[in-house]
Amino acid sequence: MKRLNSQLQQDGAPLELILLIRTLLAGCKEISFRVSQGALAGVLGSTLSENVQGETQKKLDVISNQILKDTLRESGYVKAISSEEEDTVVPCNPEGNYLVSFDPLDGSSNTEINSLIGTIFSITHAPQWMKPDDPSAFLQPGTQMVAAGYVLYGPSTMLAMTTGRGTHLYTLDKTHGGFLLTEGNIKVPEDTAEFAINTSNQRHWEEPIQNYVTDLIAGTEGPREKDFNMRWVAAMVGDIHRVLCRGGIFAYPFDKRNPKVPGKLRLLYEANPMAFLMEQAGGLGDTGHGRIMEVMPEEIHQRVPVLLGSKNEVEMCKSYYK
Ligand SMILES: O=P(O)(O)OC[C@H]1O[C@](O)(COP(=O)(O)O)[C@@H](O)[C@@H]1O
Ligand SMILES: [Mg+2]
Ligand SMILES: [Mg+2]
Repeated sequence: MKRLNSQLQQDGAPLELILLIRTLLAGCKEISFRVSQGALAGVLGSTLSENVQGETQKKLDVISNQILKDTLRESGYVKAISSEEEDTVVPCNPEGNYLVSFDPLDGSSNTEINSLIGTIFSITHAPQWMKPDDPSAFLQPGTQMVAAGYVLYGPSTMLAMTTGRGTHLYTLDKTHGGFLLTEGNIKVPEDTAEFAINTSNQRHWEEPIQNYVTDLIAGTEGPREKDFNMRWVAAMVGDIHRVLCRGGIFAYPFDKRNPKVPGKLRLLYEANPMAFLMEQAGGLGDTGHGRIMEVMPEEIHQRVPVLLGSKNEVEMCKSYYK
């Protein structure tokens, strides 16, 4: 089986980017180990603190963030980091050529039930003019990403990654510690009969998404004349993995409860990397009003509504917004 290095070389990734990705993944392997120890290592449960977004931090959120921060800072390749668990950007090497944004542990409420969780990341070039503590350089649209992916800590530890030449799936071989290519150039089926949305929020949605989901649920008796199934992992990383593997649509729409907050999921380290993976696999990533990867971020923790998945289904959902 092909190793990660060979695939990255074949995809034309520059050496420094390959080294950065390998460093980042070394951190993820450590997270994978800590996660797998669970209660034995005393890493489950919550801390007494909240992150800048008002969410209670789990112990594993804090541990995973620290592992990635330390690993990337020491590498020398990175000028600055932005993370879900950091209030502001973390300055690294002033000579570093890259910026990394990450959600160190996505779906962390799943840690207590031994269910799917993962790390999501995106990488862009660091502008020469940038000072390492300047957040403005992170405010680039997703089209500027040079690599993005996630590591899924499931029954096996898997990596989905793109450097802009297709989306590939790798599996961590724990016997020698390397990621091996297990499915190259994955293609998301264009059509689907599966959706993922937290319907407990339905009463807070806007009309277009209300109407769309009503039509899905109406099944063969409704205008779609087709039955749909629903899945919800409660970890974006798990839901997106399923959609990448067998198609579907994942949506986290705008919620009227707080009109100032455009969605739940964060652009830099949740929506953008997933949109890049999805597009590179032939799917789509949209807000309902335009391509996710073209949204110009205004701050590092900016939120956006997301529609991600099978091309024809995302197009269908978008048509309700017109
Ligand atoms: O089930 P809910 O409460 O709607 O939230 C689920 C969503 O929240 C998230 O867990 C947010 O991510 P974090 O765990 O990194 O905060 C997504 O992964 C997931 O899609
Ligand atoms: Mg998350
Ligand atoms: Mg998280």
